[in-house]
Parts: sequence; C-alpha cells; structure tokens
Amino acid sequence: MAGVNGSRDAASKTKESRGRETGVVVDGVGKTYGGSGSGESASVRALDDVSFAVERGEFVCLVGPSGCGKTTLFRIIAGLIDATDGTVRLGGMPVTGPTTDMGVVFQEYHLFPWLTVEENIRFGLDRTDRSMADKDDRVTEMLELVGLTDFRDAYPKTLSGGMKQRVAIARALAVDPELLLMDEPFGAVDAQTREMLQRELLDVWQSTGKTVLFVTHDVSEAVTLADRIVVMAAEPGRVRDVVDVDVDRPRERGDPAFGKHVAHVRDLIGAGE
Ligand SMILES: Nc1ncnc2c1ncn2[C@@H]1O[C@H](COP(=O)(O)OP(=O)(O)OP(=O)(O)O)[C@@H](O)[C@H]1O
Repeated sequence: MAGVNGSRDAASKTKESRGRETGVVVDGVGKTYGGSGSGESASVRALDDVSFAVERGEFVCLVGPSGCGKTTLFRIIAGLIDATDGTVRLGGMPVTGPTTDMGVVFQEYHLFPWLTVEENIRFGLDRTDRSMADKDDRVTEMLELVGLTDFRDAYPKTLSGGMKQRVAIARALAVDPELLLMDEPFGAVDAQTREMLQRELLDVWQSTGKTVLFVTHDVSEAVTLADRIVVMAAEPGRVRDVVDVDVDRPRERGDPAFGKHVAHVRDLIGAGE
C-alpha cells in the first residue's frame, strides 16, 4: 500500500507530467472563518495549506474526522464559498464560482419536488444551448444510465431515497460535466441501498470515464470506491496522507487486502486525535 505525500508536489507533478493540466488541482487552500477584529468572535482556521490533485478519470475519496473541514473544502471546490488562501483549478482554469463543468450531488438530494424525474434531470440542460432533440436524447440516456426509465413521469415524493439519489446523479451528469463532486451522497439511505448505489456509481463512473471526488466519513465506503483516498486531519484541517487503494475491483469486504486498507486509513484518521 503506497502512501503518497499530499503536498504541493502532487499538484505540480500533474501539471508537469501532462503539459496541460487536467482534472482537479487543490493548491495551498486555506480557510479562516470569522474573526471580526473587535474580539467579539474568535476566528477558526478550518483548512490550512491543503494540496492534492485528482487526475482526469480518477475516483478519489476524501475522508477525515468530524470537523477536519471536509464540508468546507467541498464548498470551496464547488465554488460555493471562497478560500482565504490558495486556488482550486479544474482543467487548468481557476474555480471562481459554481460552474456547469461540475456536477454536484449532496446528501439531501436537493431535487425540485414540483418537477417530475424527467424535468429534474432536464433542469440543467435547459440552461444550455443544446437543441431540443439533443436534450431529449440526453435525458433518455441519463434515465437509462441510472435505471429510472419507467419512472420518467414520477414526482420525487413517490420515490425511495435510493431512487431520489439516482435522479440527483443523473441530473448532475446530464450536462456532461468534467467533474462529479459528491458530498456524503449515500449518507441518508439504509446500508443495503448504500451498497447497491456504490456498485451503481462505480458502473456509471466506468461507463462515463468521469473524474469523481467523493466526500465520505465512511472508511469502508472510501476503500470500496476509490483509486486513491485523501485522508485529512483536524485543527486545522489539512492533508495527513494520500493512500493508493491497490485492490482489484470489484472489491470484496472479506478480502484481507480490503481489510488492510481500511485499518490503515482508520489508523491515519486516529493518529494525532
Ligand atoms: N460558517 C462557519 N463559521 C465558523 N466556523 C465554521 C463554519 N463552518 C465550519 N466551521 C468550522 O470549521 C471547521 C471545519 O468544519 P467543516 O464542517 O468543514 O468540517 P467537516 O469535516 O465537514 O465536519 P463534519 O464531518 O462534522 O461535518 C470546524 O471547526 C467548524 O466548526
């Protein structure tokens, strides 16, 4: 099991080795919340000098203890909040706000309850200049991809949690983003559905070749899914290590190599607590 240093080197290596930078590069990102200067509110250093790169087509999971800044980092990468220091680049371009180059999936689905499954998937497409026929084809393709063709006209409230999350994934992928960015997407479903969604997500990833950055607090989930795992430490949030998951897919939880990776990542998370 190779531990790779998640330093600035990782960010620059990607750039150098490929000429043109692809995938995602998180470069020296820091975030300080609050601190009014009047002494009324103390500042919190949520992230400090976080650097790592996700290569194009790679599946990377981000794990760490509660409060290590996973949500903060996710929001910075998604362009929802600004970093205090450093930059995030996608395909070599700085991320300065939300962009259709990223499909974002949250734990809480965020579907529009007044729209059908089809209309939810079509939502982002309607903000592009694709032709109507192209949009129709894309929606049909996405419904097939996530196995919801028969639920095209259903409303979200009639769907199970797992089905809602499939709609959210289809909606995120519909505009053909470079990056699929996911924040604890399977955190609200039962264990059996979670395992099914994990298998389905791997199928989607393998068939689309998308770059995926997936935040989870579940180490087994990270070892099931990822090519590499970025392990964070808290106070301040920083990269402790980056672990290669060199276990063949499909991965079995009973496989000793799987267990070894889980134990290693748990040790890294526990170190220093
Ligand atoms: N809006 C905010 N204002 C001030 N402090 C914040 C804010 N959001 C987060 N923090 C602080 O920043 C640190 C990182 O929080 P964050 O929610 O990003 O961590 P996390 O790893 O996602 O935690 P969890 O796994 O518990 O959700 C924590 O100390 C938190 O209290």
